[in-house]
Amino acid sequence: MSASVFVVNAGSSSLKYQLLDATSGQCYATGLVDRIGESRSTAKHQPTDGEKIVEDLHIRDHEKALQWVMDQFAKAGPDLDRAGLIGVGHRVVQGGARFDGPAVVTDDVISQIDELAPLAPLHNPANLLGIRAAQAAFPDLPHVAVFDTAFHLTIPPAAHLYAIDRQVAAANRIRKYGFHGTSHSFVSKRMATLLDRPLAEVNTIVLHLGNGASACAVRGGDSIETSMGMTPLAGLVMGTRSGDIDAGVIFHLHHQAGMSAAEIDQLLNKRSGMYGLTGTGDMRDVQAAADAGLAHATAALEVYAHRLRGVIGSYLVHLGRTDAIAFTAGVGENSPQVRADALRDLEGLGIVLDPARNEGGGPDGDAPERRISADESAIQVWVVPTNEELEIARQTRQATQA
Ligand SMILES: Nc1ncnc2c1ncn2[C@@H]1O[C@H](COP(=O)(O)OP(=O)(O)O)[C@@H](O)[C@H]1O
Ligand SMILES: CC(=O)OP(=O)(O)O
Ligand SMILES: [Mg+2]
Repeated sequence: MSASVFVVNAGSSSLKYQLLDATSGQCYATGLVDRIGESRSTAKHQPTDGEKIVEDLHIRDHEKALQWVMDQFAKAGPDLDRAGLIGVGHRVVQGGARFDGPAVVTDDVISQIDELAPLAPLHNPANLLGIRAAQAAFPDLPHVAVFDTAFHLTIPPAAHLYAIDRQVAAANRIRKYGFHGTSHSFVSKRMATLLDRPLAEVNTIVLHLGNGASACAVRGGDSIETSMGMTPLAGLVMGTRSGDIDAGVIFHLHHQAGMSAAEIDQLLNKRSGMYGLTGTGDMRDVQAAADAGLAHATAALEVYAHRLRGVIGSYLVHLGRTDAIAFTAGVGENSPQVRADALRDLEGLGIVLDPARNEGGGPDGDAPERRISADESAIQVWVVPTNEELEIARQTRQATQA
């Protein structure tokens, strides 16, 4: 092992981690502590070369969660003292207009992340809990914050300004920030490599379709437009988030239905999207329900695809010339149906899917990374698995060497 990085992705009640080599990408261990602070937490530690450990126990806070993790490394390996650790990388969701790249964590960086918390109340406080707990666990290593928003700071004002009162917007730092930048950056770079062309010459539409979902138009390595906004609630239909809705719906729910701001927040973030339309946010279950003939599941898939097609069409125009469309994350990588629905009948725009390749039956089989467009398609379509942890590890190495 050499140049390994411990990557932390802390949510409000969960902590995911991975130990991996920043150069080769080889993963040595992964794990997750879920339902932190509840009466029963679930904790899993999986060494790549060893037995998985799963325990149900009460874990009070993020610090206790990381203590559990350190105990598992000591018991089940791999040996952290021999891992050649060079740093700890942290996913931080909101870096505002301030952070355009990774930042070595200092007291000043911590206070700036804290100061940005009003722009991401669900995410930044949790990310800080992860940073503090990891600093306690790894006091001698550099810690690096890698921001979801950083990649999108190249988006021009025409795309990042909202058409509202300038002064109100400025006073409240309201603008489009965009998220999933680590994934969009990783996939767009990989796409250029797969096309065997310099990144600066390649224009790609990246479709990151997981529980959270966003699209990004990347011109020559720069994000020029993305579908999430000031918060990760905007844009595409997601597992439990609505994506774009008329802002007037919020006033209607408040004035006519008597819902509070907190209730509307909860509705749009946790009980909308595929979950709101079908009762499940898991795309596999929605597809199974549609296959079983449930009309509302079929309708939900149509809403999902319709929104996606609108964004793809818009980005084809914004890019002017598009070389490739890349599908990534849980749904993008694993659902031939979503990919087919998103790109149906677009021959006139130079986009032709190969049905067998899409289903995993072409010459590359179901290789996780493969071209799924037909040979005659002017715009190539690919499945490109994302690896946010590897990108965070690379940026951590880059920041600690700078
Ligand atoms: N074979 C599959 N077909 C359709 N959807 C899938 C498949 N495998 C995973 N998914 C979906 O991927 C989503 C999770 O994506 P992921 O990128 O892991 O999410 P997260 O945003 O939590 O990182 C879930 O909705 C899940 O249903
Ligand atoms: C920012 C965001 O939406 O992240 P996730 O997809 O992990 O929920
Ligand atoms: Mg994800």
